[in-house]
Amino acid sequence: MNSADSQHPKFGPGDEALAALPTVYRDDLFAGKVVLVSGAGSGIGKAIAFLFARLGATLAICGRKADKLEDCAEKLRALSGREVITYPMTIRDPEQVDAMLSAVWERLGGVDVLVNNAGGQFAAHAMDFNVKGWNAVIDTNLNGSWYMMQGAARRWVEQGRPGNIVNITAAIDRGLTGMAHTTASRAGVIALSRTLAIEWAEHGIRLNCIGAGAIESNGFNNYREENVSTFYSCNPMKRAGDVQDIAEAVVYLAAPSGKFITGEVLNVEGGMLLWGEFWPAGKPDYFKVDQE
Ligand SMILES: CCC/C=C/C(=O)SCCNC(=O)CCNC(=O)[C@H](O)C(C)(C)COP(=O)([O-])OP(=O)([O-])OC[C@H]1O[C@@H](n2cnc3c(N)ncnc32)[C@H](O)[C@@H]1OP(=O)([O-])[O-]
Ligand SMILES: NC(=O)C1=CN([C@@H]2O[C@H](COP(=O)(O)OP(=O)(O)OC[C@H]3O[C@@H](n4cnc5c(N)ncnc54)[C@H](OP(=O)(O)O)[C@@H]3O)[C@@H](O)[C@H]2O)C=CC1
Repeated sequence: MNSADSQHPKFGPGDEALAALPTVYRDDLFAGKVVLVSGAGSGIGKAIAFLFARLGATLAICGRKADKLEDCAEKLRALSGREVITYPMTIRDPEQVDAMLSAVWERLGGVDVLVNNAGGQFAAHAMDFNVKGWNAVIDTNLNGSWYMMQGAARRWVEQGRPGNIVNITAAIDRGLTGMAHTTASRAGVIALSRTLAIEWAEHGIRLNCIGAGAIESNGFNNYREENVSTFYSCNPMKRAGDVQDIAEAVVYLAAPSGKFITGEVLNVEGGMLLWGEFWPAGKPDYFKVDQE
């Protein structure tokens, strides 16, 4: 996405609006802290990076596309006046994850908060998945998040400093039709985080997940137009959330407000887990109720 597009995205706020979104947090909350956000070149990850920058943090951001990252970094530098490191890489490759983490640790002396936001899926009915597609989603969301978590934790333990991880997952407790692969991968991340919250507590490492519902972002471009409408009616609030809903939830968990919270899932989904229909791959005939 070039900078003109990032001012006027089809879904979600442009960069200028993003930088000015209201926040409940005080502007020095993360002063002196370093935050690493994956997938920060767009959408939710960019909003998370913007909010941490506004709260005084130094940012490191990674993702696959260098131009998106650099564009975001430029805005972050303007916003905060601080250094921002960009590192193009894929979280699917453990060697690239390791090289990125080493570079960030070397340049910034360490990281206080890791936000595992990079990820995604395509919408399709499970019967239609092929092996490559299944593996792409599991490898990105589950394996990629794991490489990041283990790499950060090892460095924190080596340095003898505490750590904090927030994983962006999805609101999966009722299942998500058209996204079976993602539910499997996100359930894996949630279960992993619960276990690691126990294993790594002795090192002062907290891990939590956000269970995102439909959040209006750049990511909506990945879906067919006729199915996107379902994202705005899939919960009792009958609207999509905004990227700041997720960014503020991440800050809540990462800041001292979350200091007694670990292994938890904070669902930010407008009540989607209670009521609503979500059909990202279209509504199957079986579920169409005859209205006559
Ligand atoms: C409440 C929850 C709401 C959630 C909303 C959001 O998350 S919004 C955020 C949304 N944002 C995102 O999701 C962004 C990130 N998402 C992505 O990067 C991709 O969706 C990815 C996760 C599959 C990675 O893919 P990649 O880097 O490997 O790229 P690749 O393109 O090469 O795909 C590999 C294989 O996957 C398969 N396949 C792919 N597309 C389709 C399809 N439409 N149909 C069927 N199959 C599909 C296919 O097998 C393909 O191989 P092929 O047949 O082409 O040789
Ligand atoms: N929007 C929503 O309603 C929901 C979103 N989510 C999740 O929230 C996260 C952010 O999504 P959103 O902002 O909406 O959509 P985007 O598509 O804008 O964000 C996905 C980000 O992940 C990065 N990414 C994807 N694959 C990789 C990879 N292999 N290695 C490194 N970076 C990668 C992308 O960057 P690049 O293309 O440069 O690699 C991109 O910046 C995703 O994990 C998404 O699945 C979960 C539930 C709901």
